[in-house]
Amino acid sequence: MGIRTGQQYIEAIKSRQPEVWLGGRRVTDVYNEPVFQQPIKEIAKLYDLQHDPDYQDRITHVCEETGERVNNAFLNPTSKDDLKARSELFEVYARATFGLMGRTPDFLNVVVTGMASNSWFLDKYNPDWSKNIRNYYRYIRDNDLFLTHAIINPQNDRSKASYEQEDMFTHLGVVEEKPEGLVVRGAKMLATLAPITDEVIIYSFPGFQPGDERYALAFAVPIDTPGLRLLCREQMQDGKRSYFDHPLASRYEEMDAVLAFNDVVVPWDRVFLYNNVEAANLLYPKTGIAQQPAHQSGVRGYVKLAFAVEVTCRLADSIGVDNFLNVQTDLGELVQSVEVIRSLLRVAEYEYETTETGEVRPAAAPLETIRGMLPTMYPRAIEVMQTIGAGGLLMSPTGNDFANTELRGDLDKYYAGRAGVSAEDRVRLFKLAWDLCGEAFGQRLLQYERYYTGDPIRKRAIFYNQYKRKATFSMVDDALDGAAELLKNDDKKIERTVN
Ligand SMILES: Cc1cc2nc3c(=O)[nH]c(=O)nc-3n(C[C@H](O)[C@H](O)[C@H](O)COP(=O)(O)OP(=O)(O)OC[C@H]3O[C@@H](n4cnc5c(N)ncnc54)[C@H](O)[C@@H]3O)c2cc1C
Ligand SMILES: Nc1c(O)cccc1C(=O)O
Repeated sequence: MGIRTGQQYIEAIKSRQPEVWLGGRRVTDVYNEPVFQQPIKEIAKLYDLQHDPDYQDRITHVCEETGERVNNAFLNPTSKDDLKARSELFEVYARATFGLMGRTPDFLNVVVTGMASNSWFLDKYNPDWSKNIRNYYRYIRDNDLFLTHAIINPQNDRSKASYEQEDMFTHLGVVEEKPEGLVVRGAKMLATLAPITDEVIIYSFPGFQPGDERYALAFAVPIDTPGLRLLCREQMQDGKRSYFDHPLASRYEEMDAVLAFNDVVVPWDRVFLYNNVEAANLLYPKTGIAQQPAHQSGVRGYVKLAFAVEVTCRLADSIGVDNFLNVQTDLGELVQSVEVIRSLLRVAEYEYETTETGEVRPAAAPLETIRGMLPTMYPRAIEVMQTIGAGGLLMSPTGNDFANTELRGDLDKYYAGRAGVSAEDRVRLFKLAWDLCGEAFGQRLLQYERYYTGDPIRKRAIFYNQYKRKATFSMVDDALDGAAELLKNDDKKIERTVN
Protein backbone atom coordinates (compact mmCIF):
# COMPACT_ATOMS: atom_id res chain seq x y z
CA MET A 1 0.00 0.00 0.00
CA GLY A 2 2.61 2.62 0.99
CA ILE A 3 1.64 6.23 1.53
CA ARG A 4 -1.98 6.85 2.55
CA THR A 5 -4.22 9.74 1.55
CA GLY A 6 -6.06 11.80 4.12
CA GLN A 7 -9.30 10.12 3.13
CA GLN A 8 -7.81 6.66 3.66
CA TYR A 9 -6.69 7.76 7.13
CA ILE A 10 -10.23 9.04 7.82
CA GLU A 11 -11.78 5.78 6.60
CA ALA A 12 -9.51 3.91 9.00
CA ILE A 13 -10.67 6.12 11.89
CA LYS A 14 -14.29 5.47 10.94
CA SER A 15 -13.67 1.72 10.71
CA ARG A 16 -12.77 1.21 14.35
CA GLN A 17 -14.36 1.56 17.75
CA PRO A 18 -11.75 2.32 20.42
CA GLU A 19 -13.14 2.57 23.98
CA VAL A 20 -12.85 6.32 24.39
CA TRP A 21 -14.22 8.13 27.44
CA LEU A 22 -14.63 11.90 27.38
CA GLY A 23 -16.37 14.09 29.95
CA GLY A 24 -17.98 11.09 31.63
CA ARG A 25 -19.47 9.55 28.51
CA ARG A 26 -18.42 6.87 26.03
CA VAL A 27 -17.55 8.30 22.61
CA THR A 28 -19.23 6.02 20.09
CA ASP A 29 -18.25 7.92 16.94
CA VAL A 30 -14.73 9.36 17.18
CA TYR A 31 -14.83 10.84 13.69
CA ASN A 32 -17.93 12.92 14.43
CA GLU A 33 -17.04 13.84 18.00
CA PRO A 34 -16.73 17.66 17.92
CA VAL A 35 -13.41 17.90 19.78
CA PHE A 36 -11.74 15.41 17.40
CA GLN A 37 -13.18 16.63 14.10
CA GLN A 38 -10.72 19.36 13.25
CA PRO A 39 -7.60 17.58 14.62
CA ILE A 40 -8.53 14.59 12.41
CA LYS A 41 -8.69 16.95 9.42
CA GLU A 42 -5.30 18.43 10.34
CA ILE A 43 -3.72 14.96 10.48
CA ALA A 44 -5.46 14.04 7.20
CA LYS A 45 -3.78 17.08 5.60
CA LEU A 46 -0.39 15.61 6.54
CA TYR A 47 -1.25 12.40 4.73
CA ASP A 48 -2.41 14.37 1.68
CA LEU A 49 0.90 16.25 1.58
CA GLN A 50 2.50 12.89 0.69
CA HIS A 51 0.54 13.00 -2.60
CA ASP A 52 1.11 16.69 -3.30
CA PRO A 53 3.60 17.12 -6.20
CA ASP A 54 5.21 20.04 -4.36
CA TYR A 55 5.97 17.87 -1.35
CA GLN A 56 6.04 14.21 -2.35
CA ASP A 57 9.73 13.99 -3.19
CA ARG A 58 10.62 16.05 -0.11
CA ILE A 59 8.82 13.91 2.49
CA THR A 60 8.57 10.43 0.97
CA HIS A 61 10.89 8.00 -0.81
CA VAL A 62 10.57 4.74 -2.74
CA CYS A 63 11.14 1.82 -0.39
CA GLU A 64 13.91 -0.46 -1.70
CA GLU A 65 12.28 -3.51 -0.13
CA THR A 66 8.80 -3.07 -1.61
CA GLY A 67 9.17 -0.55 -4.43
CA GLU A 68 6.32 1.41 -2.86
CA ARG A 69 6.49 5.06 -1.89
CA VAL A 70 6.67 5.46 1.88
CA ASN A 71 7.06 8.34 4.34
CA ASN A 72 10.62 9.45 5.18
CA ALA A 73 9.98 8.66 8.86
CA PHE A 74 10.42 5.01 7.80
CA LEU A 75 13.84 5.72 6.31
CA ASN A 76 16.71 4.14 8.22
CA PRO A 77 19.23 6.98 7.72
CA THR A 78 22.57 5.80 6.30
CA SER A 79 23.90 9.13 5.05
CA LYS A 80 23.90 12.85 5.85
CA ASP A 81 21.47 13.29 2.98
CA ASP A 82 19.09 10.84 4.66
CA LEU A 83 19.20 12.99 7.80
CA LYS A 84 18.39 16.04 5.68
CA ALA A 85 15.50 14.12 4.08
CA ARG A 86 14.19 13.35 7.54
CA SER A 87 14.69 16.91 8.71
CA GLU A 88 12.75 18.10 5.65
CA LEU A 89 9.84 15.82 6.53
CA PHE A 90 9.83 16.93 10.16
CA GLU A 91 9.84 20.60 9.17
CA VAL A 92 7.10 20.24 6.52
CA TYR A 93 4.87 18.44 9.03
CA ALA A 94 5.71 20.87 11.83
CA ARG A 95 5.01 23.93 9.67
CA ALA A 96 1.67 22.40 8.63
CA THR A 97 0.60 22.60 12.30
CA PHE A 98 2.87 25.50 13.39
CA GLY A 99 4.65 22.95 15.60
CA LEU A 100 1.56 22.82 17.85
CA MET A 101 0.84 19.11 17.27
CA GLY A 102 3.75 17.30 18.86
CA ARG A 103 2.76 13.73 18.19
CA THR A 104 2.14 13.74 14.45
CA PRO A 105 2.62 10.34 12.74
CA ASP A 106 6.31 10.96 11.95
CA PHE A 107 7.29 10.97 15.64
CA LEU A 108 6.51 7.37 16.55
CA ASN A 109 7.18 6.06 13.06
CA VAL A 110 10.76 7.25 13.64
CA VAL A 111 10.77 5.45 17.03
CA VAL A 112 9.66 2.11 15.54
CA THR A 113 12.10 2.50 12.62
CA GLY A 114 14.92 2.94 15.13
CA MET A 115 13.84 -0.06 17.18
CA ALA A 116 13.57 -2.25 14.05
CA SER A 117 16.90 -1.23 12.50
CA ASN A 118 18.63 -1.95 15.83
CA SER A 119 16.61 -5.02 16.78
CA TRP A 120 19.83 -7.09 16.67
CA PHE A 121 20.41 -6.29 20.35
CA LEU A 122 17.26 -8.25 21.24
CA ASP A 123 18.54 -11.42 19.56
CA LYS A 124 20.53 -12.53 22.58
CA TYR A 125 17.45 -12.26 24.81
CA ASN A 126 14.82 -13.68 22.47
CA PRO A 127 15.14 -13.78 18.65
CA ASP A 128 11.33 -13.66 18.40
CA TRP A 129 11.36 -10.17 19.90
CA SER A 130 13.69 -8.79 17.24
CA LYS A 131 11.70 -10.57 14.51
CA ASN A 132 8.47 -9.15 15.91
CA ILE A 133 9.66 -5.54 15.93
CA ARG A 134 11.03 -5.85 12.41
CA ASN A 135 7.74 -7.31 11.19
CA TYR A 136 5.83 -4.60 13.04
CA TYR A 137 7.96 -1.92 11.42
CA ARG A 138 7.11 -3.35 7.97
CA TYR A 139 3.43 -3.52 8.92
CA ILE A 140 3.15 0.15 9.95
CA ARG A 141 5.41 1.28 7.06
CA ASP A 142 3.46 -0.56 4.37
CA ASN A 143 0.12 0.54 5.83
CA ASP A 144 1.36 4.06 6.69
CA LEU A 145 -0.12 3.87 10.19
CA PHE A 146 -0.40 6.52 12.89
CA LEU A 147 0.73 5.50 16.38
CA THR A 148 0.36 6.93 19.84
CA HIS A 149 2.53 5.91 22.76
CA ALA A 150 2.45 5.92 26.54
CA ILE A 151 5.78 5.25 28.19
CA ILE A 152 5.24 6.88 31.57
CA ASN A 153 3.62 5.30 34.59
CA PRO A 154 0.63 7.28 35.82
CA GLN A 155 1.61 9.88 38.42
CA ASN A 156 0.78 8.00 41.63
CA ASP A 157 3.52 7.81 44.25
CA ARG A 158 6.78 8.72 42.57
CA SER A 159 8.75 7.79 45.69
CA LYS A 160 7.82 4.13 45.20
CA ALA A 161 8.65 1.56 42.51
CA SER A 162 5.84 0.02 40.48
CA TYR A 163 5.71 -3.15 42.56
CA GLU A 164 5.46 -1.02 45.75
CA GLN A 165 2.37 0.90 44.65
CA GLU A 166 -0.87 0.37 46.58
CA ASP A 167 -2.04 -2.01 43.85
CA MET A 168 0.69 -3.88 41.99
CA PHE A 169 -1.23 -3.39 38.76
CA THR A 170 -1.61 0.37 39.05
CA HIS A 171 1.30 0.58 36.64
CA LEU A 172 1.00 -1.56 33.53
CA GLY A 173 2.39 -5.06 34.10
CA VAL A 174 2.14 -8.65 32.94
CA VAL A 175 -0.56 -10.67 34.70
CA GLU A 176 0.05 -14.00 32.99
CA GLU A 177 1.18 -15.76 29.83
CA LYS A 178 -1.43 -17.47 27.68
CA PRO A 179 -1.02 -19.52 24.48
CA GLU A 180 -2.49 -16.60 22.54
CA GLY A 181 -0.30 -13.98 24.17
CA LEU A 182 0.55 -11.85 27.20
CA VAL A 183 -2.20 -10.64 29.50
CA VAL A 184 -1.42 -7.10 30.70
CA ARG A 185 -3.17 -4.98 33.32
CA GLY A 186 -2.64 -1.44 34.58
CA ALA A 187 -2.23 2.07 33.27
CA LYS A 188 0.24 4.15 31.33
CA MET A 189 0.26 7.88 30.54
CA LEU A 190 0.03 10.14 28.62
CA ALA A 191 -1.04 8.93 25.18
CA THR A 192 -1.35 12.09 23.13
CA LEU A 193 -3.79 11.93 20.19
CA ALA A 194 -4.66 8.33 21.16
CA PRO A 195 -8.37 8.53 20.18
CA ILE A 196 -7.53 9.41 16.57
CA THR A 197 -4.64 7.00 16.01
CA ASP A 198 -4.49 3.49 14.55
CA GLU A 199 -2.25 1.75 17.09
CA VAL A 200 -0.49 2.24 20.41
CA ILE A 201 3.06 1.21 21.22
CA ILE A 202 4.14 0.76 24.82
CA TYR A 203 7.77 0.88 25.88
CA SER A 204 9.66 2.55 28.70
CA PHE A 205 12.47 4.79 29.71
CA PRO A 206 15.50 3.04 31.23
CA GLY A 207 15.48 2.80 35.03
CA PHE A 208 14.12 -0.65 35.88
CA GLN A 209 15.42 -2.35 39.02
CA PRO A 210 15.37 -6.04 40.02
CA GLY A 211 11.79 -6.65 41.13
CA ASP A 212 10.40 -4.66 38.21
CA GLU A 213 10.41 -7.64 35.82
CA ARG A 214 6.65 -7.74 35.22
CA TYR A 215 6.71 -4.05 34.25
CA ALA A 216 9.69 -4.31 31.92
CA LEU A 217 7.84 -4.73 28.65
CA ALA A 218 7.35 -3.34 25.15
CA PHE A 219 4.52 -4.18 22.77
CA ALA A 220 2.03 -2.70 20.31
CA VAL A 221 -1.69 -3.26 19.80
CA PRO A 222 -4.48 -1.69 17.71
CA ILE A 223 -6.05 1.26 19.53
CA ASP A 224 -9.42 -0.54 19.61
CA THR A 225 -8.07 -3.73 21.20
CA PRO A 226 -10.68 -5.21 23.59
CA GLY A 227 -9.97 -4.21 27.21
CA LEU A 228 -8.03 -1.07 26.31
CA ARG A 229 -9.78 2.00 27.74
CA LEU A 230 -8.77 5.54 26.72
CA LEU A 231 -9.50 8.00 29.53
CA CYS A 232 -9.35 11.48 27.98
CA ARG A 233 -8.52 14.59 29.93
CA GLU A 234 -11.06 17.43 30.02
CA GLN A 235 -11.31 18.89 26.54
CA MET A 236 -9.88 22.40 26.19
CA GLN A 237 -12.20 23.37 23.42
CA ASP A 238 -15.46 21.72 22.46
CA GLY A 239 -14.87 21.64 18.74
CA LYS A 240 -17.56 24.25 18.23
CA ARG A 241 -15.52 27.38 18.90
CA SER A 242 -15.17 29.73 15.94
CA TYR A 243 -12.01 29.98 13.91
CA PHE A 244 -12.22 33.75 14.43
CA ASP A 245 -12.27 33.64 18.23
CA HIS A 246 -9.87 30.70 18.63
CA PRO A 247 -7.83 30.35 15.43
CA LEU A 248 -5.49 27.77 16.97
CA ALA A 249 -7.47 26.07 19.75
CA SER A 250 -10.25 25.34 17.23
CA ARG A 251 -7.83 23.37 15.04
CA TYR A 252 -4.99 21.85 17.05
CA GLU A 253 -6.51 20.47 20.28
CA GLU A 254 -4.18 17.50 20.86
CA MET A 255 -6.15 15.28 23.20
CA ASP A 256 -4.21 13.41 25.91
CA ALA A 257 -5.40 10.16 27.45
CA VAL A 258 -4.44 7.78 30.23
CA LEU A 259 -4.52 4.22 28.88
CA ALA A 260 -6.11 1.62 31.16
CA PHE A 261 -5.39 -1.96 30.15
CA ASN A 262 -7.96 -4.30 31.64
CA ASP A 263 -6.50 -7.76 31.10
CA VAL A 264 -5.67 -6.99 27.49
CA VAL A 265 -4.26 -9.91 25.50
CA VAL A 266 -1.16 -8.90 23.56
CA PRO A 267 -0.55 -11.46 20.77
CA TRP A 268 2.94 -12.98 20.98
CA ASP A 269 3.90 -11.55 17.59
CA ARG A 270 3.32 -8.05 19.02
CA VAL A 271 5.59 -8.54 22.04
CA PHE A 272 8.95 -6.80 21.61
CA LEU A 273 10.31 -7.52 25.09
CA TYR A 274 9.07 -8.49 28.52
CA ASN A 275 10.13 -9.84 31.89
CA ASN A 276 13.67 -8.66 31.25
CA VAL A 277 14.99 -5.66 33.14
CA GLU A 278 18.33 -5.60 31.33
CA ALA A 279 16.74 -5.62 27.87
CA ALA A 280 14.25 -2.93 28.90
CA ASN A 281 17.03 -0.71 30.24
CA LEU A 282 19.07 -1.16 27.06
CA LEU A 283 16.19 -0.40 24.67
CA TYR A 284 16.96 3.33 24.56
CA PRO A 285 20.75 3.25 24.39
CA LYS A 286 20.93 0.33 21.95
CA THR A 287 18.29 1.46 19.43
CA GLY A 288 19.01 5.18 19.24
CA ILE A 289 15.41 6.04 20.16
CA ALA A 290 16.72 8.88 22.25
CA GLN A 291 18.42 10.60 19.31
CA GLN A 292 16.32 9.88 16.23
CA PRO A 293 12.96 10.96 17.79
CA ALA A 294 14.75 13.90 19.39
CA HIS A 295 15.62 15.03 15.86
CA GLN A 296 11.89 15.14 15.04
CA SER A 297 10.95 16.83 18.30
CA GLY A 298 13.85 19.28 17.96
CA VAL A 299 12.70 20.40 14.50
CA ARG A 300 9.10 20.55 15.68
CA GLY A 301 10.06 22.51 18.78
CA TYR A 302 12.09 24.92 16.65
CA VAL A 303 9.05 25.62 14.44
CA LYS A 304 6.78 26.08 17.47
CA LEU A 305 9.21 28.47 19.16
CA ALA A 306 9.73 30.38 15.90
CA PHE A 307 5.95 30.64 15.50
CA ALA A 308 5.47 31.98 19.05
CA VAL A 309 8.27 34.50 18.46
CA GLU A 310 6.72 35.62 15.17
CA VAL A 311 3.36 36.15 16.89
CA THR A 312 5.05 38.19 19.64
CA CYS A 313 6.92 40.38 17.16
CA ARG A 314 3.76 41.05 15.14
CA LEU A 315 1.87 41.84 18.35
CA ALA A 316 4.47 44.46 19.31
CA ASP A 317 4.44 45.98 15.84
CA SER A 318 0.62 46.12 15.67
CA ILE A 319 0.42 48.47 18.67
CA GLY A 320 3.56 50.46 17.90
CA VAL A 321 5.65 49.38 20.93
CA ASP A 322 8.54 47.70 19.16
CA ASN A 323 10.36 51.04 18.94
CA PHE A 324 10.88 51.02 22.71
CA LEU A 325 14.23 49.72 23.91
CA ASN A 326 12.81 47.36 26.54
CA VAL A 327 10.51 45.71 23.99
CA GLN A 328 13.29 45.47 21.40
CA THR A 329 15.60 43.86 23.97
CA ASP A 330 13.01 41.22 24.87
CA LEU A 331 12.20 40.53 21.22
CA GLY A 332 15.91 40.34 20.40
CA GLU A 333 16.30 37.73 23.12
CA LEU A 334 13.49 35.65 21.65
CA VAL A 335 14.85 35.83 18.10
CA GLN A 336 18.24 34.73 19.44
CA SER A 337 16.62 31.77 21.21
CA VAL A 338 15.20 30.64 17.87
CA GLU A 339 18.66 30.99 16.34
CA VAL A 340 20.13 28.86 19.14
CA ILE A 341 17.73 25.98 18.41
CA ARG A 342 18.18 26.32 14.65
CA SER A 343 21.97 26.23 15.06
CA LEU A 344 21.86 23.24 17.40
CA LEU A 345 19.83 21.35 14.80
CA ARG A 346 22.39 22.12 12.11
CA VAL A 347 25.24 21.02 14.37
CA ALA A 348 23.39 17.82 15.25
CA GLU A 349 22.91 17.03 11.55
CA TYR A 350 26.46 18.10 10.62
CA GLU A 351 28.25 16.27 13.41
CA TYR A 352 26.31 13.05 12.80
CA GLU A 353 27.59 9.73 14.01
CA THR A 354 27.56 6.39 12.21
CA THR A 355 26.79 3.20 14.14
CA GLU A 356 28.45 -0.17 13.55
CA THR A 357 25.44 -1.17 11.46
CA GLY A 358 25.81 1.91 9.26
CA GLU A 359 22.92 3.88 10.70
CA VAL A 360 23.53 7.63 10.70
CA ARG A 361 22.32 9.39 13.81
CA PRO A 362 22.30 13.13 14.49
CA ALA A 363 24.77 14.07 17.23
CA ALA A 364 23.27 13.45 20.67
CA ALA A 365 24.69 16.40 22.64
CA PRO A 366 23.11 19.19 20.53
CA LEU A 367 19.76 17.35 20.54
CA GLU A 368 19.85 16.83 24.30
CA THR A 369 20.75 20.51 24.63
CA ILE A 370 17.60 21.39 22.67
CA ARG A 371 15.61 19.13 25.00
CA GLY A 372 17.09 21.01 27.92
CA MET A 373 16.63 24.52 26.53
CA LEU A 374 13.15 24.44 24.94
CA PRO A 375 11.48 23.85 28.37
CA THR A 376 12.73 27.29 29.40
CA MET A 377 12.90 29.09 26.03
CA TYR A 378 9.29 28.42 25.03
CA PRO A 379 7.79 29.55 28.40
CA ARG A 380 9.99 32.64 28.12
CA ALA A 381 8.55 33.43 24.69
CA ILE A 382 5.04 33.06 26.13
CA GLU A 383 5.93 35.34 29.04
CA VAL A 384 7.18 38.07 26.68
CA MET A 385 4.01 37.63 24.58
CA GLN A 386 1.94 38.17 27.73
CA THR A 387 3.90 41.23 28.88
CA ILE A 388 3.79 42.92 25.47
CA GLY A 389 0.15 42.01 24.81
CA ALA A 390 -0.72 43.25 28.28
CA GLY A 391 -4.35 44.39 28.60
CA GLY A 392 -4.76 44.28 24.86
CA LEU A 393 -5.06 40.51 25.17
CA LEU A 394 -8.35 41.13 26.99
CA MET A 395 -9.55 43.79 24.54
CA SER A 396 -11.06 40.92 22.63
CA PRO A 397 -14.55 41.21 21.23
CA THR A 398 -15.87 38.16 19.40
CA GLY A 399 -16.47 37.61 15.75
CA ASN A 400 -20.16 38.01 16.51
CA ASP A 401 -19.50 41.49 17.91
CA PHE A 402 -17.81 42.44 14.66
CA ALA A 403 -20.78 41.05 12.75
CA ASN A 404 -23.17 43.32 14.70
CA THR A 405 -23.72 46.48 12.65
CA GLU A 406 -24.75 48.42 15.77
CA LEU A 407 -21.36 47.79 17.39
CA ARG A 408 -19.17 47.83 14.34
CA GLY A 409 -18.51 51.60 14.42
CA ASP A 410 -17.27 51.51 18.01
CA LEU A 411 -15.15 48.45 17.38
CA ASP A 412 -13.50 49.93 14.29
CA LYS A 413 -12.82 53.14 16.19
CA TYR A 414 -11.70 51.90 19.59
CA TYR A 415 -9.95 48.61 18.72
CA ALA A 416 -7.70 49.67 15.85
CA GLY A 417 -3.94 49.26 16.26
CA ARG A 418 -1.23 51.55 14.96
CA ALA A 419 -1.82 53.30 11.61
CA GLY A 420 -2.47 50.68 9.01
CA VAL A 421 -3.68 48.04 11.46
CA SER A 422 -7.47 47.81 11.38
CA ALA A 423 -9.48 46.86 14.45
CA GLU A 424 -10.38 43.47 13.01
CA ASP A 425 -6.77 42.72 12.08
CA ARG A 426 -5.54 43.71 15.51
CA VAL A 427 -8.18 41.70 17.32
CA ARG A 428 -7.55 38.60 15.17
CA LEU A 429 -3.81 38.85 15.86
CA PHE A 430 -4.38 39.25 19.60
CA LYS A 431 -6.73 36.26 19.60
CA LEU A 432 -4.03 34.19 17.94
CA ALA A 433 -1.71 35.26 20.75
CA TRP A 434 -4.32 34.60 23.44
CA ASP A 435 -4.78 31.03 22.25
CA LEU A 436 -1.04 30.58 22.85
CA CYS A 437 -0.55 32.59 26.05
CA GLY A 438 -3.92 32.71 27.79
CA GLU A 439 -6.17 29.78 26.96
CA ALA A 440 -5.98 26.37 28.61
CA PHE A 441 -5.05 25.24 25.10
CA GLY A 442 -1.94 27.42 25.25
CA GLN A 443 -1.07 26.37 28.79
CA ARG A 444 -1.08 22.76 27.66
CA LEU A 445 1.27 23.70 24.81
CA LEU A 446 3.56 25.25 27.41
CA GLN A 447 3.38 22.19 29.67
CA TYR A 448 4.01 20.02 26.63
CA GLU A 449 7.21 21.88 25.88
CA ARG A 450 8.34 21.37 29.46
CA TYR A 451 7.58 17.66 29.76
CA TYR A 452 7.04 16.04 26.33
CA THR A 453 10.40 14.36 26.48
CA GLY A 454 10.59 13.55 30.15
CA ASP A 455 11.46 15.54 33.22
CA PRO A 456 13.89 18.24 32.03
CA ILE A 457 15.37 18.54 35.51
CA ARG A 458 16.48 14.94 35.62
CA LYS A 459 17.37 14.88 31.94
CA ARG A 460 19.73 17.79 32.47
CA ALA A 461 21.33 15.98 35.42
CA ILE A 462 21.79 12.87 33.24
CA PHE A 463 23.29 15.12 30.56
CA TYR A 464 25.78 16.57 33.06
CA ASN A 465 26.78 13.16 34.35
CA GLN A 466 27.34 11.92 30.78
CA TYR A 467 29.47 15.00 30.16
CA LYS A 468 31.48 14.42 33.32
CA ARG A 469 32.13 10.81 32.36
CA LYS A 470 33.57 11.85 28.98
CA ALA A 471 35.22 15.18 29.84
CA THR A 472 39.02 15.29 30.23
CA PHE A 473 39.15 18.76 31.77
CA SER A 474 42.43 19.05 29.91
CA MET A 475 42.39 22.84 29.78
CA VAL A 476 42.34 22.95 33.57
CA ASP A 477 45.37 20.71 33.76
CA ASP A 478 47.16 22.66 31.02
CA ALA A 479 46.59 25.90 32.89
CA LEU A 480 47.78 24.47 36.20
CA ASP A 481 50.77 22.78 34.58
CA GLY A 482 51.71 25.97 32.76
CA ALA A 483 51.71 27.96 35.97
CA ALA A 484 53.60 25.22 37.79
CA GLU A 485 56.25 25.29 35.05
CA LEU A 486 56.69 29.03 35.45
CA LEU A 487 56.89 28.68 39.22
CA LYS A 488 59.62 26.03 38.87
CA ASN A 489 61.77 28.34 36.74
CA ASP A 490 60.92 31.46 38.67
CA ASP A 491 64.04 32.79 40.50
CA LYS A 492 61.88 34.99 42.70
CA LYS A 493 60.68 33.60 45.99
CA ILE A 494 57.33 31.82 45.87
CA GLU A 495 56.08 33.98 48.69
CA ARG A 496 56.11 37.32 46.92
CA THR A 497 56.73 40.16 49.31
CA VAL A 498 53.99 42.77 49.20
CA ASN A 499 55.51 46.07 47.95
C1 LIG B 1 1.10 17.89 27.25
C2 LIG B 1 1.83 16.61 27.52
C3 LIG B 1 1.80 15.59 26.58
C4 LIG B 1 2.45 14.38 26.84
N1 LIG B 1 2.43 13.36 25.87
C5 LIG B 1 3.01 12.18 26.16
C6 LIG B 1 2.94 11.11 25.22
O1 LIG B 1 2.38 11.25 24.14
N2 LIG B 1 3.47 9.90 25.58
C7 LIG B 1 4.08 9.73 26.79
O2 LIG B 1 4.55 8.63 27.06
N3 LIG B 1 4.19 10.74 27.69
C8 LIG B 1 3.65 11.95 27.39
N4 LIG B 1 3.73 12.96 28.30
C9 LIG B 1 4.20 12.63 29.65
C10 LIG B 1 5.59 13.08 29.89
O3 LIG B 1 6.47 12.14 29.37
C11 LIG B 1 5.76 13.25 31.41
O4 LIG B 1 5.02 14.36 31.78
C12 LIG B 1 7.21 13.41 31.79
O5 LIG B 1 7.89 12.20 31.54
C13 LIG B 1 7.37 13.80 33.27
O6 LIG B 1 6.69 12.85 34.08
P1 LIG B 1 5.47 13.36 35.02
O7 LIG B 1 4.69 14.34 34.28
O8 LIG B 1 4.82 12.16 35.58
O9 LIG B 1 6.21 14.15 36.18
P2 LIG B 1 6.85 13.48 37.49
O10 LIG B 1 7.92 12.54 37.06
O11 LIG B 1 5.78 12.97 38.36
O12 LIG B 1 7.55 14.74 38.16
C14 LIG B 1 6.78 15.65 38.93
C15 LIG B 1 7.77 16.54 39.70
O13 LIG B 1 8.47 15.74 40.66
C16 LIG B 1 9.86 15.70 40.37
N5 LIG B 1 10.30 14.31 40.46
C17 LIG B 1 9.54 13.20 40.24
N6 LIG B 1 10.27 12.09 40.43
C18 LIG B 1 11.51 12.50 40.76
C19 LIG B 1 12.72 11.82 41.05
N7 LIG B 1 12.81 10.49 41.08
N8 LIG B 1 13.81 12.57 41.31
C20 LIG B 1 13.74 13.91 41.30
N9 LIG B 1 12.63 14.62 41.03
C21 LIG B 1 11.53 13.91 40.77
C22 LIG B 1 10.02 16.21 38.95
O14 LIG B 1 11.25 16.90 38.75
C23 LIG B 1 8.82 17.16 38.81
O15 LIG B 1 9.17 18.42 39.31
C24 LIG B 1 3.13 14.18 28.06
C25 LIG B 1 3.17 15.21 29.00
C26 LIG B 1 2.54 16.42 28.74
C27 LIG B 1 2.60 17.52 29.77
N1 LIG C 1 8.79 10.13 23.70
C1 LIG C 1 8.99 10.47 24.98
C2 LIG C 1 7.88 10.71 25.80
O1 LIG C 1 6.69 10.64 25.26
C3 LIG C 1 8.03 11.01 27.10
C4 LIG C 1 9.29 11.09 27.63
C5 LIG C 1 10.40 10.90 26.83
C6 LIG C 1 10.24 10.59 25.50
C7 LIG C 1 11.44 10.38 24.65
O2 LIG C 1 11.30 9.97 23.52
O3 LIG C 1 12.54 10.64 25.16
